[in-house]
Amino acid sequence: MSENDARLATEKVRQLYTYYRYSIPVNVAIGIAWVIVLYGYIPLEQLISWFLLVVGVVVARVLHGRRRFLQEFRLSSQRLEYEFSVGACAMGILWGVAGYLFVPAVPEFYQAFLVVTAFGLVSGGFVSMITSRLAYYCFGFPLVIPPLVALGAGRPEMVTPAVALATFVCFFMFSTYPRLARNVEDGIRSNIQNELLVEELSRANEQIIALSLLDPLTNIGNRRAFDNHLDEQWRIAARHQDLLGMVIIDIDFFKDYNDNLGHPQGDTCLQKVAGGIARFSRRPADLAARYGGEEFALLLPDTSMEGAALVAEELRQHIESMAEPHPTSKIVTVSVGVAVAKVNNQLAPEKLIQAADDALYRAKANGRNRVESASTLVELDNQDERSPHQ
Ligand SMILES: Nc1nc2c(ncn2[C@@H]2O[C@H](COP(=O)(O)OP(=O)(O)OP(=O)(O)O)[C@@H](O)[C@H]2O)c(=O)[nH]1
Repeated sequence: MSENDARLATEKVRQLYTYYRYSIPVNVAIGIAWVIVLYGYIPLEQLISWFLLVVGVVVARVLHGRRRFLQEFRLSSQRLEYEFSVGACAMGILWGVAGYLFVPAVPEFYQAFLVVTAFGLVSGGFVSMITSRLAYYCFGFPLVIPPLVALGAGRPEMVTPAVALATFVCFFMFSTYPRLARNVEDGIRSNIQNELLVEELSRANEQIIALSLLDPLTNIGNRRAFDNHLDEQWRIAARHQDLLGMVIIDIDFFKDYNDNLGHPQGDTCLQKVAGGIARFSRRPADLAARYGGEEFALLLPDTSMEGAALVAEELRQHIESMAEPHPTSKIVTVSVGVAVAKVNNQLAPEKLIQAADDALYRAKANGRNRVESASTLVELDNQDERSPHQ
């Protein structure tokens, strides 16, 4: 069974159980009407027993339906359809047997009333059970045939109308049911198609968003991903004036690398270095991203100056230990700048970036392949005029 067919079967069964609810008041109301009409013609205890049986089956079916809903329809749709049909059949038999027994006992006007209301029940069943042929036939036939048999039994003048009515009911059920059921099924099918399309679309949308945040060359986050993450983590840190660390990493003498080995080789080198840096995004809130060109950034939320400097030094050593050959400086190395902010609503994230950038500049100026950290925490000072970060 394809996924579509399985969904169709489940939806049909779900509708079956859902719409049954609406037939409950109708069953009880017609039951009461029968008791009133038949009062005086049928022994009261018989009438009450029959009515209580109807109510009992109604309640049992309601409880059964609720139980299945609570279990979120974990059984197969075929099993659920069978279970529903057993309940529908019990209902049909109760009404049918009552019709068979009660019709001969009442005057003709009341006989017509009983037959008409029985047909009313069948048309109600037609609407509520349109998604299951089995349930509908199990309900309909036991309900209408017995009163018609009782109508014609022993009265030759009633045989023709009873047979005509029975023929009409059978014709109605066999001819109309499949066509209308197909229409309903088509409706469900197109709803399912729409749901699938919406699911597919939102999946594609998620993929597009994920791709828009990925650097295609190195497969780690791009500048947009970094900016988004910085913004988000800044808001989080601002709530409790937490620390937020930033590490900027720049490959040393990368121009020489490109000039000597060519751009494609340079791209491969960028990929290797990015892989090495990504290992240091260890906590769930950390993020490694390509900041631009041969520059990378590592965001370390809730990290002290000592902690961020330690990660940066480990990162530098790791890139060094990869021992990627460099045409002019033996191996590929990186210079690293570290800064940590004590985040505040009035403080701009650009100050943290600037401080990390300044530290990186010093690392380059002091001979490269080294880590330099900002001398103090980036904090709010009197010149900060930034409007509150929402
Ligand atoms: N292959 C490749 N090279 C890139 C890419 N993006 C930037 N670059 C190169 O990275 C080099 C950066 O050179 P510079 O800014 O002079 O820095 P550097 O040579 O690393 O020198 P220092 O940073 O001072 O050690 C340039 O040659 C850029 O063309 C890229 O996507 N692929």
